[in-house]
Amino acid sequence: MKTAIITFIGAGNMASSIIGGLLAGGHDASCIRASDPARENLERLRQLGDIKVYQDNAAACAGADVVVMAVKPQIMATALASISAQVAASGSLVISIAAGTTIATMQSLLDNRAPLVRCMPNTPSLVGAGATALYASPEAGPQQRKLASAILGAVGLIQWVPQESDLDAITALSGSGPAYFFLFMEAMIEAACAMGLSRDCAVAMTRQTAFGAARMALESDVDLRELRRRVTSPGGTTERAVQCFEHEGLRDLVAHAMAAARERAEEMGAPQETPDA
Ligand SMILES: NC(=O)C1=CN([C@@H]2O[C@H](COP(=O)(O)OP(=O)(O)OC[C@H]3O[C@@H](n4cnc5c(N)ncnc54)[C@H](OP(=O)(O)O)[C@@H]3O)[C@@H](O)[C@H]2O)C=CC1
Ligand SMILES: O=C(O)[C@@H]1CCC=N1
Repeated sequence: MKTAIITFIGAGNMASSIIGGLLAGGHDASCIRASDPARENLERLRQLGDIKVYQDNAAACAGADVVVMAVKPQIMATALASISAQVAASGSLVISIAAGTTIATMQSLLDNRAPLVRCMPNTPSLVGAGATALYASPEAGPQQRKLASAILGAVGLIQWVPQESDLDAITALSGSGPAYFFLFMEAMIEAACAMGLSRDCAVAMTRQTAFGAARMALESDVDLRELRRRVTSPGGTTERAVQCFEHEGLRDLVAHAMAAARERAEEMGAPQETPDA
């Protein structure tokens, strides 16, 4: 597996996160390729390791075991058109990380019943702490599912989901999720600064608190509610703050925001036109 030839189409944030994780996990750098029209994006990726870079998508796919589509959903049609012949010739497994874009859409753009894996990772893959959900087209066999598991499993937790539509909910949960936590942390830092703490102090204490809470959530043998109860002394400060969150509708707000994210993923899954050759 560590010598499988893996080509990334698109050298942006997510390609960088997954490649960083693969390299940290010992994947042979010379077997990792990335293709992107922008030379500066490729140069940024080369700072992660001695990977091969291309500005020609088809050339990057020659002989690849796996092609990871890491472009924005809006340009998926153009990007798939640029590699379809090469992918068919090499028999590569195509894995898409794009939000929304469905397997049916990708198969129609590849112009065959290609085996495909659609997945939804997240940016913590960069530090080996990703959470990725995967769904395979019926054409993908056990070996191809195993390969996809190995690649995304190298950068964090993986979870196969039983139906493709689950990926839209996963996008709203763990795909976008890191941004929700960062936003909450930003808000805590702003509030702490408004209370007179220095920014450096507020940032350091907020980061460590988030890290500590996440570690406890992962490692403790009790559930989140019990962990929260243990912080909340009766009649104390946490109780006052939590009452404020509950009375002002935090849960409804979170549900509303996640529904909006899922709806956007569904919109992005609407069929795309095949670009003119
Ligand atoms: N960011 C995230 O947290 C997550 C993103 N995703 C999905 O990952 C995908 C990529 O997102 P992200 O990495 O954030 O986006 P980025 O914009 O950072 O990366 C996309 C890259 O593709 C390049 N590109 C544009 N056109 C082409 C082309 N024709 N061929 C090859 N490369 C091209 C872009 O270049 P240029 O910038 O010059 O246009 C850019 O470098 C999206 O589909 C998104 O839905 C999934 C999970 C989480
Ligand atoms: O915001 C987006 O559309 C992508 C998908 C999940 C995270 N980032």
